[in-house]
Amino acid sequence: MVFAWIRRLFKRHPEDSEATSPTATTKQARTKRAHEQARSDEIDEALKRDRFLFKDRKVVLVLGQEAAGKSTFMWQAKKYSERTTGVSRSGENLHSPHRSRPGSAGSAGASSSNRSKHSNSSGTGKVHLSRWVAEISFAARLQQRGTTMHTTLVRVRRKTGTAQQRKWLHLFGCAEALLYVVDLSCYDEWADVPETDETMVHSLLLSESLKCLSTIESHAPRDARLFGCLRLAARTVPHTRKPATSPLLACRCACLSEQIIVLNKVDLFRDKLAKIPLAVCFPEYEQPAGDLSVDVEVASAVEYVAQLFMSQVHSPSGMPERRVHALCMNVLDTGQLGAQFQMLGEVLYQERIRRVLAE
Ligand SMILES: Nc1nc2c(ncn2[C@@H]2O[C@H](COP(=O)(O)OP(=O)(O)OP(=O)(O)O)[C@@H](O)[C@H]2O)c(=O)[nH]1
Repeated sequence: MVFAWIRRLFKRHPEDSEATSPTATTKQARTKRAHEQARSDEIDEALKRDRFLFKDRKVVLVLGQEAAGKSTFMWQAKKYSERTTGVSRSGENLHSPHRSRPGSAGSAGASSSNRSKHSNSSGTGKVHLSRWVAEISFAARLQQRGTTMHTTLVRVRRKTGTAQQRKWLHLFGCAEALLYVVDLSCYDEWADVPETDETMVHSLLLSESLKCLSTIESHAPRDARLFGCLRLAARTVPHTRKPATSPLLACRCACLSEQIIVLNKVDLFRDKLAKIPLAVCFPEYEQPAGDLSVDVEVASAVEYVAQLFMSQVHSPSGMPERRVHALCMNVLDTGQLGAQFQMLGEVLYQERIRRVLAE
């Protein structure tokens, strides 16, 4: 009796009946669609401006799997450039990746408000791309050449959404190089990736990153301006099977002749190798025999992974020969980064010389 009365009470509750009614569902769907449309329109507007600002600019497109360290790499490149040139670009539209980490919510909020404030202009008076794209000016001092190499590193922010990221694709056709960041330490992690619309396949995350790079590579030059997005439905770690969802971005830029593969998180890779040998996940890997030092083991494993990624890069017929370079780093180790950034500057410098000679 009491239960029947309670049930009736809940049934009659006006909010409850509205929430479950079909009209409420339609209303919600309509609001969601309107919100998405508004976002899409906002992005289209931003894109118009970005298209203008991108004209004749020298940019390096930064891509890579989720949490590979793209933002950290760009942040460190920014700091290095500021040291190199002595110019502090306070208004650049890249926020510190460290600030957005859990536990520092206060500073993350401050950072986002600063970002929107500075996304259009900076202390240096330079006009920046929209808030959907992160960009930093990169400058590397080339000691032997007695000159400084300048370019801009760009990446489409993850919050833009995979479908919307495609909209920037045609801008990246003009990039002078592609920089692909790989998280070395994820070699023993697994991902459930969609194989077809309905089926999922359980695959090693590093292999997926490899496949992603090969997707970029395998497209014909006329498809150079297309963007492909692959969403990892779930990322799972063996043993714990803990899911963590996020998108993985891939881009097809077949016209780019310079490709730089950044093998990142070598510090974590080194620690992990002592516990889980690379051959456990990649049985084709032949570990060097004998009683070797940890450094040699790590170098050999890094070399193997570098070869795997570099072998994905092919020169499409009729296109200039594509050059690929691998940089192994720990982007948190500021002490070692100077040499790596100089190497990056040198690669880009040589590419510019080649382009000038080819014209
Ligand atoms: N130990 C170590 N941690 C790193 C390294 N590089 C990046 N990280 C950490 O990895 C995490 C993810 O780095 P992000 O730079 O945010 O990665 P991202 O590729 O920009 O991530 P998304 O925007 O999600 O695609 C951060 O907590 C970084 O501090 C590294 O070389 N070594």
